Amino acid sequence: MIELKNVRKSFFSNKQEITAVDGVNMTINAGEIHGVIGYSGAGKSTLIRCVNLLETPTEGEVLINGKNLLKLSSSELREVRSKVGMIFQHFNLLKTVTVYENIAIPLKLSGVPKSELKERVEKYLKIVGLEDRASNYPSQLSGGQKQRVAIARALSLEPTILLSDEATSALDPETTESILDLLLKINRELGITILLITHEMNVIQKICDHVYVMENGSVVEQGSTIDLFTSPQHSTTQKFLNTISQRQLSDSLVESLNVTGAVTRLTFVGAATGKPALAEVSKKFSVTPNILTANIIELKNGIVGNIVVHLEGDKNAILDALKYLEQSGIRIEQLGGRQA
Ligand SMILES: Nc1ncnc2c1ncn2[C@@H]1O[C@H](COP(=O)(O)OP(=O)(O)OP(=O)(O)O)[C@@H](O)[C@H]1O
Repeated sequence: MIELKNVRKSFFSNKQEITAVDGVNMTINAGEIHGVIGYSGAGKSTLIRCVNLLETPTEGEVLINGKNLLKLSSSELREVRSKVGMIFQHFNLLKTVTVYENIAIPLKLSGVPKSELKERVEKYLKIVGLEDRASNYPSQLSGGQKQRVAIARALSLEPTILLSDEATSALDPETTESILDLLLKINRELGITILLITHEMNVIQKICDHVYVMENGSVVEQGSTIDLFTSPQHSTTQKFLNTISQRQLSDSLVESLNVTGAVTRLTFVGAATGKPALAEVSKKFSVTPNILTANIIELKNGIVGNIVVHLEGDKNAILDALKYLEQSGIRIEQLGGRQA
């Protein structure tokens, strides 16, 4: 379990104080995957580096399994840190040694007996699907393969927590998918808790249970991934959602369509995604639904459907239709400030 309590981190640069992380709280239960998303400069890297004390917080507490890292002796801190692995955007492999040595060297340094090294390296290379690449040098591998070696290196120290600092940002979309699948696999099969930072909403969508949206050092919105995708409150969250689905129509289009009806966003979650709600509405009420945009987003823990529809008809019929849709478990949001 990871807990951050009111963590703040300031830097001094040219006698000016820069607050990179400003009072962040987090609770990540064992076995969960949490993601922090934010634009460049939001404070994500500084925050994740506070979790294993690569950066020492200026204020606040960092607890791992109930132990406050800032109060531990150096030997106790080494012990706790050995259970926290980390992977990076640019892999951080040693270029002059083989894949095998890249994994074996940290193991030797951490005191794993020589007799166990080969078995340990081979075990984790197999988990990441690179058992036949032990004698290659990093320069002989693709970006995705290099990240797999970095993941094997982190896992070989048998951590309970993995920190991922933009691990897929340097990879193409297909390779990103395969690395995310690997992270899901190690979370499920090895029970490893994962905290990741990213600027890509598809990373959050695919593997996270819980999301934090960061801006100017603070968490501006957080919640379960389903809640954030269903009902984003902060404009930054909405902007990130727009990067993966067409959610926005121009104000002028919405305004002109609202003259003859109501432009409404319908959000379906779980069981509601299976209902033919719009077909029923057009049968039961004197309204004609015209679909303007529609998409389905598959999340780690469910499916969210999004339809922006123009409900054409008279005011009372539209009101009845909207009430019916709401009672069917669909979230309703009328666009353009109009209330039918
Ligand atoms: N060592 C440092 N000294 C001074 N300022 C720093 C230092 N590290 C980070 N900062 C500043 O803290 C703020 C947050 O930086 P940080 O790298 O944590 O953001 P980020 O969200 O990870 O951005 P990116 O995605 O571009 O890495 C920025 O204004 C940055 O310039």
